[in-house]
Amino acid sequence: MNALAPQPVTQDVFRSEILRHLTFTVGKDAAHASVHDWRMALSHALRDRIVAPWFSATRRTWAEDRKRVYYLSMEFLIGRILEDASINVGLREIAGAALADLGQDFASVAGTEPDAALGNGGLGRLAACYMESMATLGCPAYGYGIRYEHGLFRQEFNGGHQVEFAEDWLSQKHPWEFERPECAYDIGFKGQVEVKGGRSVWHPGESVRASAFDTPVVGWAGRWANTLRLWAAQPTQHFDLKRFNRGEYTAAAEPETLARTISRVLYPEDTTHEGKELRLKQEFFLTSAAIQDILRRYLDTHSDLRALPSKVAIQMNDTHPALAGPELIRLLTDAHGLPFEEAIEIARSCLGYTNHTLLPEALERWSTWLMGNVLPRHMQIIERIDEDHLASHPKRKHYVGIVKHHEVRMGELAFIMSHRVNGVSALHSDLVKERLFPELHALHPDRIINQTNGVTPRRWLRMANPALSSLVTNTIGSGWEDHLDRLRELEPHVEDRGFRDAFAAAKRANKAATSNWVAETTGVRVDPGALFDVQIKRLHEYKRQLLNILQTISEWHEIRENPQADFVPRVKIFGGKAAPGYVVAKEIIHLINDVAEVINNDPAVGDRLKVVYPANYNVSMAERLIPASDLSEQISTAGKEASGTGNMKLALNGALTIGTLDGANVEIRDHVGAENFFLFGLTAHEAVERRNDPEHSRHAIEACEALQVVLQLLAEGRFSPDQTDRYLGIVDRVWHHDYFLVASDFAAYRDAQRRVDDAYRDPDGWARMAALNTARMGFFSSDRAVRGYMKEIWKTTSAL
Ligand SMILES: CCc1ccc([C@H](C)CC(=O)N[C@@H]2O[C@H](CO)[C@@H](O)[C@H](O)[C@H]2O)cc1
Repeated sequence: MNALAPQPVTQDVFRSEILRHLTFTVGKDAAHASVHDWRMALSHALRDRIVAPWFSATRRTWAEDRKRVYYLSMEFLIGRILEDASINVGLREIAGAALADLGQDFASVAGTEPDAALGNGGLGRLAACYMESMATLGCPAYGYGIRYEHGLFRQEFNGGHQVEFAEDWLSQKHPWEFERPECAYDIGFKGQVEVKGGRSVWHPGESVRASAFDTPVVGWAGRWANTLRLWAAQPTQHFDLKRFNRGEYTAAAEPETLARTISRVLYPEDTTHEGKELRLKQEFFLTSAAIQDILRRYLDTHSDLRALPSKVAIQMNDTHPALAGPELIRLLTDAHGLPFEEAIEIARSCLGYTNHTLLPEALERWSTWLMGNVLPRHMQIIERIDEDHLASHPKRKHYVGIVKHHEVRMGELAFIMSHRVNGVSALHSDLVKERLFPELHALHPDRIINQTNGVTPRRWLRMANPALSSLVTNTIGSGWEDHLDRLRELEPHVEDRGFRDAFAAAKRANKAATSNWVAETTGVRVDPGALFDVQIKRLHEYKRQLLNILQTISEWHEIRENPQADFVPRVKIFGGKAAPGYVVAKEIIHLINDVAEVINNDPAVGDRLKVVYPANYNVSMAERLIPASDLSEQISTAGKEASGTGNMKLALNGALTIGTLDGANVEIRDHVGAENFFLFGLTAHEAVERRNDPEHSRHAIEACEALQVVLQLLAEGRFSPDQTDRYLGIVDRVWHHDYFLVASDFAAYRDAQRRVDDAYRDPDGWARMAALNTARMGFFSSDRAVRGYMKEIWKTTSAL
């Protein structure tokens, strides 16, 4: 009798398990338990149900000596775990009923869980979706990351300004992790390298201990579970009691404080490489702990390191873990005595590198001074890798090295150290070849491939949108959750008026619920019948929230000029954080809030136009807003958004996209049909062309009276009566420094919004287009994406 095999779950059984944990794990009497206590008890009861698939997955992987995937990422934007886990183990309904029996409401209990906000945006959330898909597909895998004490900052608005506060997810006990103190590694920094007996020996000047915390990641239907191993930094030497007794309290605690700094906080930048020493230390901390753990696990049952690539696939989530190459070579040569030539081949065959951005300011380049100082041995190895690569390509025409101008270019290092490099959408992968690594692509023409991003349909449809999920299941049966292509079976039903009405009703119900939430959180009353026009993503000039708010001002002006006209009522919903140091992005946030203030209090406009910007956009807020969205704003300057994943989540939930031919918008439009997508704007290549005209923005402004009016209103302080010159900077940038082509795309965007209005005037026609979007989004499941990685990069197969 397998003790682990959980007894069949009935409501009664599960209720008693919750009560047992409340009593014995939380130590609370039901009569005095807080909603937080109930969450702890429920979390533990659910976690118990994940241990069995977790253990059997681990045992099978060992027993069958299966190849493992290691996903190295500085970010995992997980969000809340409780409800997602309950759905994946098939206990969502039973948990809800059992809690109700105990006088508790599932939503309010689950709603007390803090988001695990261990990421900035797209890259971090993709890592979380991929972890869940790898478990759903039965792909043996580990995620390696950092257990930041403080995730992405909490955003508040003060007078329309973004203000940041430390996020504190660990201030409450985190029920989903298992501490693994026995799994710890020393991570060295600085010091010297000595050559002894022909071998290099690194003597670090300082070190910290990386200690593991494991979180099980269970897949759909609880068939398999993988491990997310997050490293926490701890001091290597213990608390200095002598100093403490000498009254040197802070000095005594210093080693602890210093060590913990490494995993204290997530860097909130998502597009600018700061080049800070602490960030480099964080990246090496993660990478070295991961590589040491990978080699330890391999050598537990294997002796020949030459066969490592047959059992180990390591994916680098952007360049942030790119030291994985040099660190693997260091351990294979310095610790295990392999010759450099063999070590580099073994490493390359294990490693894959995913690029997520073309923005020059986001590409990591560390000064050779800093790299040589913090990681002297790795700097040597990087130079050796460079020599080796140059030597193996004598005939090269251009310089294709890693070290240039006293900088270590981490993109080139990751490229040269990987057997596969991929972009995250078809357009982006082409631009990676053309614009980012043209020389290296010429030298290694088959190394760059594409793996278009995807999102998990479990969290982003099944969990976030129960209204639409049950309509889908009632229409085509269940099973679509892990075979998303089956959504295609909805298409014939779209011809049925009843289905379209049911589809629209589900959306309408979500909008009504979200209207109440908007009123509660922002104080702004919105009409659920209005068109919910949503732009939710990090604040960045290339994502062009500015274009959106300028068009909104134009809309407002139109309404005031033609109060009798029949406008389609709209609610403009914004959500997104700016990196704390990103001044221009913060100015745009201030502008959006100032415009909202004027429009929302303008009697001449009333309910015809509202602007809401709830503070602290995060995974949980996305889960609330996406099911209630009618229009998905994907309006980045073409060639700048590598893929986007919000675009996929919104279209999957029946929102129509207004967007440029950028990133994955191109493929979304191909799949849902051009007639079900509101396209506008310059293409990626036209954008480059347009910049060749130094007066491109002045020409565009002079050609568009509506834009002239908007810029005039801004310049005269119409939205900042208390500081009329507040937005002169923005006006000047649109006129003279419009690198992201806001002016050039304004007229086309405005026309596209007109087409949106026209379409929305026909609710049944809109419902048809929206339903066809949902029906045709199967391709954008992260299961399809992960299968691509398994087949074309990791060369692994499912154990299921
Ligand atoms: C060094 C600072 C830093 C930190 C994070 C990043 C990330 C690569 C930024 C990011 O999240 N990129 C987004 O990745 C998503 C997942 O592939 C894509 O869908 C988005 O288009 C891309 O902007 C760049 C630079």
